[in-house]
Amino acid sequence: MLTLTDVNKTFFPGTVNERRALRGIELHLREGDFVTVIGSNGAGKSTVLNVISGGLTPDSGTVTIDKRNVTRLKDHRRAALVGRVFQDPMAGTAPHLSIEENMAIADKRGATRMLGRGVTNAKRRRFAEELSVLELGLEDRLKAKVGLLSGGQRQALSLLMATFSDPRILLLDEHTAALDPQRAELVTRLTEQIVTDKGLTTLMVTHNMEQALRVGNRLVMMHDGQIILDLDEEQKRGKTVRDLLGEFEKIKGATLDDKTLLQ
Ligand SMILES: Nc1ncnc2c1ncn2[C@@H]1O[C@H](COP(=O)(O)OP(=O)(O)OP(=O)(O)O)[C@@H](O)[C@H]1O
Repeated sequence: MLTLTDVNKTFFPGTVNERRALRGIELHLREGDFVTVIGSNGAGKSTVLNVISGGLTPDSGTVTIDKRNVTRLKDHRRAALVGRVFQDPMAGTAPHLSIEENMAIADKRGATRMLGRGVTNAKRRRFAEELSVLELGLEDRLKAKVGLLSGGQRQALSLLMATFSDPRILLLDEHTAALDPQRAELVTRLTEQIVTDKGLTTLMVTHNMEQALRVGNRLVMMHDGQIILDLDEEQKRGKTVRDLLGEFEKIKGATLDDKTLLQ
């Protein structure tokens, strides 16, 4: 349902700052795939997500969603197809608006109507029902300003809002990295629950290799703009972080310590 074919992206070409961020990326996701993406700093993980969301246009290659070539479709025109949660809990929500106003905006994402944050009683009931899934008590705080929520609560809300309009693809860009371990664990659990309940096709970037092994049905490792390892559910079962580092060393002939990937 999502296919990247020979996708290349170079920043500042022909200058001293030239950086080949993506080199011939080939990636095919089946409906309902939940893929975790790991890789060293600067490997190209965020650039892949940006190419899928439409924030960046590749220099060459194609991106198709449901067989539709969206390579040159701008991000706002892809909004109904792609949901995204960023690392920064501040990024996905508007702090000065209430929970229900934020949800009303998310509800209209990708629609042709004007954006609006008007909330009818019927909507309010639906929002409360959706929020109750999070088990954070937010359904009783619909009128609270989002800026007053904790980082974990905001990320949980961002996650819910990103999946509101049933996007074809959900992109998670280190969305638990800025949270303390307990809240990161909570948001990871909610992610698994929402992705499973809605059957969402998902790409999740993480620096946490243990999480990458545990979550989802497939694991992709990137390095220097390329996909260097792609493990299916069976191949990743029983693997440890040490095994992953070993695979990396074998493939790249490089030695790497835990920190490089985990940072
Ligand atoms: N907008 C940009 N302008 C210039 N160079 C960029 C831009 N975005 C990314 N790059 C460069 O492209 C390469 C890949 O970056 P990218 O952010 O995709 O890596 P990443 O795997 O997400 O890294 P990290 O784990 O550090 O976030 C890096 O060398 C980065 O400096």
